[in-house]
Order: sequence, then structure tokens, then C-alpha cells
Amino acid sequence: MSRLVSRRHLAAAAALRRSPAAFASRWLHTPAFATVSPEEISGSSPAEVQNFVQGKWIKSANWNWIVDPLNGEKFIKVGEVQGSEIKPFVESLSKCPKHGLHNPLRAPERYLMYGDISTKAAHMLGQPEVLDFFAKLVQRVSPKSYQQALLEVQVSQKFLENFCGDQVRFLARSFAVPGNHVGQMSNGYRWPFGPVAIITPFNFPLEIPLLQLMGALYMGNKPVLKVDSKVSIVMEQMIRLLHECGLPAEDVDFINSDGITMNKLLLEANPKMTLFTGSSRVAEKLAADLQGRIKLEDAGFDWKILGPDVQEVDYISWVCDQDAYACSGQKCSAQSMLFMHKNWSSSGLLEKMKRLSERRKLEDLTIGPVLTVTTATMIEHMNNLLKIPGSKVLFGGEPLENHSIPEIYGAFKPTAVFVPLVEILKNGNFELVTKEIFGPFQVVTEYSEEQLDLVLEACERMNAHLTAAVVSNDKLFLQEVLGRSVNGTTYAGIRARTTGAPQNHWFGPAGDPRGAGIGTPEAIKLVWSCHREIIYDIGPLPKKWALPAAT
Ligand SMILES: NC(=O)c1ccc[n+]([C@@H]2O[C@H](COP(=O)([O-])OP(=O)(O)OC[C@H]3O[C@@H](n4cnc5c(N)ncnc54)[C@H](O)[C@@H]3O)[C@@H](O)[C@H]2O)c1
Repeated sequence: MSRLVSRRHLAAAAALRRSPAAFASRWLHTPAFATVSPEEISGSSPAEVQNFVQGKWIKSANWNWIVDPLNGEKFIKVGEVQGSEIKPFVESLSKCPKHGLHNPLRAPERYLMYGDISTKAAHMLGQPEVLDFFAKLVQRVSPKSYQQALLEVQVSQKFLENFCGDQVRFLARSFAVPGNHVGQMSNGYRWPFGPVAIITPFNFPLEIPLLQLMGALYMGNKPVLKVDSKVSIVMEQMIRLLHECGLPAEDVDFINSDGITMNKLLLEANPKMTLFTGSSRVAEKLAADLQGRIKLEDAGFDWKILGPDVQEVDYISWVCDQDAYACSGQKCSAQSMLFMHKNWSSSGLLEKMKRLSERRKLEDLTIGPVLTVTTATMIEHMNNLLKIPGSKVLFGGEPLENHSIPEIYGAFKPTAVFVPLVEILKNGNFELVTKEIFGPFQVVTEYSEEQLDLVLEACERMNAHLTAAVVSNDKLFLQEVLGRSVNGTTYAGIRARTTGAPQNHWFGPAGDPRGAGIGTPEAIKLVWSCHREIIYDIGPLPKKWALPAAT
């Protein structure tokens, strides 16, 4: 947002606050469950975020002030639980037994209750004013265009629709296998873990925590949820909506804290499973601390390979632009590296990508603040890449201008840096080139027919295998690339993309036994339940049973 626009925005907000009629009409459009109005939150009218534990909303002795990513004003105060205040959360989790709040043999009516809660929540979230409320609230804390924010809310709403009626109990479908003799039958059940924890990052303030939270609940677990404090206001409001839709107050705890306090809580409360979504650095620390009782959705260094068949250049350049730069590149599925077959060099693809990237502007948040990488870090990374022989800036490479984004955040133009493939593969260069920059930044390279092995070697050597796209309709090419790669969510074909997985696509990494998933019934079952086999063996004994010899 330019200084001008930012001032205009603030002036408009101030005028609105002065006018009681306008104020009233804003609040009339605020849903009944809500305690904030997205447009009203400002430095002079800050919002407050609370914690929820043992069935009650509670504050904390400590407020953590969150600054508005667009102008640096302190605009949200989060009641952050300190290390000395975690006792109620530890006690609350400890109350839940390992067999969970429900399971196929205990309190099965709760599967139906969650079907009803999902029905009501899907209906409420589907109301235009509620969709708009959450889209705008997401935009305030994790700035992205209105369309991108709305899509996040719509995906969440569709997910809830998917688990209406009997769909929650179908998640816990069991099976039976005939035994060796009469009365024997083995039954496989989906069993909950009981007390569990969910930790989520800033970039999808609603979709990631909501989908994981509901999945955990559907399968019979009791979760404590921690969302990055920068954006936790969104889930705080969603939990209020869920309570309105019948979510039992004791089923979910919601904590705001820093990472150190959450780490302490995990060690003391000993949840039987933790779902972590965030950086690989924290993921690895928690995996060690929790001795493997964890599932991970961590960093993404996502690649796209353009195959030899050049076609639909306008469409593909648009998909590349969306994949690399929508949400200012802050999607874990964002296109981090583009491998372009040489046949594309004369297609005009790179020029088109450049032109599309130049349409992005702060005013509509098609480019905006980067919440975890500063401008200086992005410049430093780019300069390090430019030391590699043959590398060059294709477009971007400069800070955004005329804005009031605070320095703790990044403000960078959509950027593409070309690095030659043979250089990428050199030891020393490889780590640098494949470092995830969680911002509007991608590396582009080119390969010839004979170099496909080198491309696949690069993909093999990467550590994160989240999303990928193979853009080609050449079936043999697709078969070769897909058969020699592992990414968990891979799009293949001329319309392939790396981002935008909706609730009906499994989303998660592959190639790691700790890898989690989100969205689909398979993801819910894998992450939030374990297999339990009960072998019924009720007899009767054979009439002529006699004691056998010792074995
Ligand atoms: N794979 C996926 O599905 C997915 C989705 C979104 C984001 N991401 C990744 O997340 C990263 C961006 O998010 P970030 O930089 O905010 O991640 P982060 O790891 O810094 O933080 C994620 C969450 O972990 C908490 N946390 C930090 N230290 C902790 C500790 N010691 N114990 C417990 N909790 C702790 C944070 O407060 C936050 O809520 C990127 O690497 C991105 O690729 C992955």
C-alpha cells in the first residue's frame, strides 16, 4: 500500500469511527458470534485475543502487541500465556484418556454430533456476510488479495460441508476379517490418540488450523490448538462460531503463546500426538523433543518442470505467476524453482511472466508484506545467487516503493533469478539455490533433452517434497518424471500447478514417514487416528477339545 493509500485508508477508518451511523451499520454486518470487526481494528481501536481452556475464555497477565503489517501500528493485543501460566492447559489435556473422547466402542453418538456441528458451521460460514467477515479478517493479519483470502474461507467452508451428516462416522469405518474357527473374527478400528496438540503457522490463518482441528475432533481426540500469534485472532473468532454451532466447551483448548512456552507445554502435558505445520527448523526440534510422537507439514521448496511440448504459453505463464507470487509467495506450495525445457526459450514465456508480475500492486495486496523474511534477507539471498557464474535477475530484484510496511517485515517486488542448471548441482551452490525463501522469490533454470537426468537429480537431492508440477501432455515424459520423483501433492499435465490445492486434494509431503496430510478423509484418518485390531474369539471350543502336547 503506498503511503498515500495508507493515509487514505487510515483517514477513512477514522472518519468511520467518528460517524455513529456508519459505525452502527458496520457492526450490523458483523456476525453475531464475532467480537471484532475487521475494518474497525486499528491502533486507536485495538482488538483483543483471548485463550480458551477448561470451557472458559481467559486472558493472560501478558499482552503481546501485534503490528499492522501495512503500517506498523500496534493494532491487536494477544493475551499470551507465559511459561508460569500453563497449568490449566496441562490439567485440561491430562483429563482426556488415551482412548479419547469417543471411539467406535464408546460414545459413538459423538460422531453424529460432529456431523451436526459441521452441518451448522458449514451453513453459518457459507453466509455471504460471514465469508466476507473471515476473508477481511484474514487480510488484516496475513495480507493477501481479497480473492486469495476468500478462497481460503471457501475451501474451509466446503471442507465442513464434506463432513456433514454421517460423513464423520464413515471416517471411523472399521473392517472385519473371518478368523480360523467359529467365533473368531478380527476387526480393524480407527482409534483416536486422546490428548493431542496442533501447532500452525501464519500463512493460512483459517484453513490450516480449522481443517486440522476438525479432523482431530472427528476422530475422537481432545486437541489443544496453538496458532501463530500474528494471526490467531482469526481462529479465536472461528472457535466462537464453532461454540455457537454446538461444539462442546470442554472439547478444545486454545492457547496463545510464544514457541518456547508451547514447547514447554508439550513436554509437560505429553500429548499422544502433535501435528506441526511450519518451518523445518522447528519441526526437527519438536520431532526430537517429542521422541517421534509427531506428524509434520514442514517447509516447501516446490518445483515445476516444463516439458518439451510447448503450448498454451499465455495460460502457463499465468499459472507460473500465480504459483510463485500469489499471497506474495507465502504459500508452502509456492513455486520456488522452475525447470524450463529449452524449447520454451523462444516462446516468450519469461517475458509474459515478467509482465504479469508487474501487474501486482500493494493497493489490492496482489503483492504485499512478507511476514517472516525481511527485505534485507531477500536482497542478501539474491546477491549470493548472483555470485554464481551465469546467473542473472530476470525480473524484480528490488524492494517495493512508497509503502509504510514496517521494517520487521519484508517488502519485495516479485522476483525471478536465473541460475544455470550445471551450477545449481555443484556442491556449495545446491544448498544456497534450494533454500526456501518464504516470499515472492523463485529460481528459474533451463535444461536440454539430454539434461533431464540432471533435473531429476536436483529434485532427488532436495529435502522437502511437498508439491510439484509437471507441465506437459507428453505421456512418456510424464511417466518418466513422475516415476522418478516423490512429492506428496503433484499436479501433472498441461494445466499443472503447484499451489491452490482445495479441500478435495490430499495436501502434504511424501518421502518422510512423519509426513502429515490435510483436507481429505484419507488425510484425517492418517493423521488423527491409529489402527487398532480387536480379535474376537468367543468360542465355543470344539466339543472334543483335548489338552495338546507342550510346544
Ligand atoms: N507443509 C505445509 O503444509 C505448510 C503449510 C504452511 C506453512 N508451511 C511452512 O511454514 C513455514 C512458515 O511459517 P513460520 O516461519 O511461521 O514457521 P515457524 O516454524 O516459525 O512457526 C510455526 C508455528 O510454530 C510455533 N513454534 C515455533 N517454535 C516452536 C517450538 N519450539 N515449539 C512449539 N511451537 C513452536 C510458532 O509460534 C508457530 O505457531 C515455511 O517453511 C512454510 O513452508 C508448511
